[in-house]
Amino acid sequence: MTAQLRLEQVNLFAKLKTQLQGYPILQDISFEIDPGDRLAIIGPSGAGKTSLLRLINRLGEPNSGKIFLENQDYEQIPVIQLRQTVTLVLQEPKLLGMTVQQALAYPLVLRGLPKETIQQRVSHWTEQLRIPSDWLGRTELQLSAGQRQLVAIARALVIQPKILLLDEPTSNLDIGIASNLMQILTQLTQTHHTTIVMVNSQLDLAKIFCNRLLYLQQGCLLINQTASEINWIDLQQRLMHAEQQAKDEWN
Ligand SMILES: Nc1ncnc2c1ncn2[C@@H]1O[C@H](COP(=O)(O)OP(=O)(O)OP(=O)(O)O)[C@@H](O)[C@H]1O
Repeated sequence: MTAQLRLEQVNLFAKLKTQLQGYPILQDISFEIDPGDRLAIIGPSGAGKTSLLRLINRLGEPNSGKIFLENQDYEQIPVIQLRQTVTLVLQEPKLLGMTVQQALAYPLVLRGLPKETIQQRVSHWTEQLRIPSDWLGRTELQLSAGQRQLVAIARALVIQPKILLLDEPTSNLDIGIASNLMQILTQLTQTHHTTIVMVNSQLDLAKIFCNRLLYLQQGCLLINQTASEINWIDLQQRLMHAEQQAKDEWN
């Protein structure tokens, strides 16, 4: 089977004015994702998780290495087309002053879809994500951070991307709502075959969600395993140790 997404020896460096080549952010990253995968990306602060999501959404270019979507080189795919297929939801999404209804319809209005189709899609995805109808008239000021996060995920899904990238989607949610969201997203990969790539610092949530996990540390991919191969206790200890090390370096 052709991998849906493939990274080959990707390197990313921070650009510093004073140096020819800045310090490494991502080093020699290679992995593949299949359709319908639920991939968790884990690692201590500063490991390069968000930088990796940004490269996959083409918000940046690697300094070397290649990224392929269904065997097509990223460089050959127009950015707008790529972002319809691979959509990123940022950690603190904004609804830009729109009501929830307007925010959900907006990406479809931009694509010039007929009114009825827009209405159907919005209803479908609010239902799928269990967004109550009384949120539809609210603006972001009338939503909690967690509610905003859920609406941002729905807004990404209305365009029906093949790959959904989520950066810490549960950071503002309490544990009950967060585990509900994990269940909804898992169902989504089964019913709509959407591939989900999620950065998540909470291992217990990654555990209920993922079928594959990447562990990054200091820009290097140290673990790439299926859920059944992972030793969760070792992983927890490794993560705690790396977080502590990062804190000590900071102090
Ligand atoms: N635009 C940038 N310019 C320079 N350095 C950057 C830039 N963006 C990120 N970095 C550096 O790259 C490294 C990785 O950052 P990144 O945000 O990808 O890590 P992360 O694993 O997502 O961290 P966190 O969990 O704290 O969000 C860090 O050392 C960071 O300082």
